[in-house]
Amino acid sequence: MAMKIAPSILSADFLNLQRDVENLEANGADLLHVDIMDGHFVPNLSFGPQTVAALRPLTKLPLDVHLMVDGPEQFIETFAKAGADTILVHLESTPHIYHVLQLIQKYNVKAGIVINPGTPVDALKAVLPIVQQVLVMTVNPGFGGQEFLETTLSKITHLDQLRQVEADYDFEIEVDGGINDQTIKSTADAGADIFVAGSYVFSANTPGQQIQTLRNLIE
Ligand SMILES: O=C(CO)[C@H](O)[C@H](O)COP(=O)(O)O
Ligand SMILES: [Fe+2]
Repeated sequence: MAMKIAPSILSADFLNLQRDVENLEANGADLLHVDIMDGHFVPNLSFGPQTVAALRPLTKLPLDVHLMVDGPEQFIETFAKAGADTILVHLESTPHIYHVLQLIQKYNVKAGIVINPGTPVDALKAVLPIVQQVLVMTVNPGFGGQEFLETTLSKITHLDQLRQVEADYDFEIEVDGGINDQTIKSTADAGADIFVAGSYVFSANTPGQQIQTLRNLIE
């Protein structure tokens, strides 16, 4: 599978979001990762659907919308109509996860499931046949700039093994949190295909070079 770099705009300059997004698109980003936080599911606030809608006409890049909200079912229609290409929901955020994933697909949007560092892959069994992406959080959700958790690597390996033996599994494996030039290779070796990176990409004035450095380490 082609490796994809997905810069997270959580670390962009919010007053110059258009400039930053155009820069990412011109410099090799494959997806734009948009972190939505509600101050309940995670102890932080970030963007809402208006930001997704504002980004939509600015870029051809697929918008990878990571919902860190309680009760995601009430927001699916809004984010789908705002222009999300993938909507990722946390298993831990709702008792109705199967329904939410079906709802996402009803809007012709790719459905992604997300697990926190403390949630095992076994808990995903019932939904793996109906998702297009599985996002393994490699930090506790809520903030950019945290340290990568090594214990999450075995979950990536487990998911990669499962999709090789189960004919009805057809999902990409995504990693999010603490991805940088020191950590990306271990996640790629474990089987990840989509790499979210926020603080690393924006830590230099040249996001394009940071993206290229990450790509060179995994291709
Ligand atoms: O979902 C997230 C945090 O909950 C972000 O996507 C993630 O943290 C990216 O930031 P960084 O690369 O700086 O860790
Ligand atoms: Fe994220």
